Amino acid sequence: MKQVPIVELQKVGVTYGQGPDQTEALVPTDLTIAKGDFVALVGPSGCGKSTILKLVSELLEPTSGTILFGGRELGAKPMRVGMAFQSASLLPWMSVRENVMLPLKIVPPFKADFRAKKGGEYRDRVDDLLAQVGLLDFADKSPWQLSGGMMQRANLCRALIHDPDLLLLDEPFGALDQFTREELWQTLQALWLDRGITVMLVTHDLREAAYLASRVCVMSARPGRIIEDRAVPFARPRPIDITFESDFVSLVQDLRGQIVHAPVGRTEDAA
Ligand SMILES: Nc1ncnc2c1ncn2[C@@H]1O[C@H](COP(=O)(O)OP(=O)(O)OP(=O)(O)O)[C@@H](O)[C@H]1O
Repeated sequence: MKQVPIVELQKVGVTYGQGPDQTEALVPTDLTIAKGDFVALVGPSGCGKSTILKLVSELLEPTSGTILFGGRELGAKPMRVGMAFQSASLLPWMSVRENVMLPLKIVPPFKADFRAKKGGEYRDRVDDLLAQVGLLDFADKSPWQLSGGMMQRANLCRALIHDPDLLLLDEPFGALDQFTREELWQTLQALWLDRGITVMLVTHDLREAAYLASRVCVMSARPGRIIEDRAVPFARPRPIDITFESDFVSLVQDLRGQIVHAPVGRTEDAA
């Protein structure tokens, strides 16, 4: 039986603003995300990558076209989304454990029985996840006592603790140095392999996209649309050394070429 996609954009277009101030961000574009996918969105600055994340997280309604969640338009059962951005934005007055536990306090169905479980089961759940990313010894620390890489590990944990249907990542490692960034890639890959999560990653780092994703979607210049949906063939788990191999380097160069020469989104403009 064919699996119903988690999210499907059908000819979705977005124009911000009205009248002379309007900005056409996306021209009608299609995108399908299946359960367990790891999709990276790449493209020139301002092409509409974050706009697509806002659409699938239901923070923004499309100007045209349809978005299906689990095969339905705005289904009766809302999709559970986890998000992480470049700035970890952990709450400074809470410990790392309390920060990670936060979604369980506010997101249904966990919210309802949080009180009953908060001393036991939920704490174990948080500590298991912190252990998986190597942060358990820092669970009682304050965010300001962590390095940048540790903060992003905690940020990933907070985005995942409520078992989201879809994990949305917008440049989550953009502010980290290269070594720390590569460590985080391996952590995220391990979480993806272990938990079978579905991920959409927006990144400017093409090595990051090629290392982490199962599909890389390349966007045209604004107004954006997806001009290529490329499967990444490398077996998992991917060691970091794969990034020096010729097939990997060729893929990254190819993606770079497509972005540098990316046409504008409207096909009549591109012709
Ligand atoms: N709320 C808004 N109001 C008006 N224009 C907007 C708004 N949000 C985004 N835009 C415009 O829509 C276009 C797409 O923006 P978006 O942030 O989705 O691009 P992006 O590909 O994520 O950019 P970057 O790679 O630089 O982060 C840009 O031209 C941007 O200026």
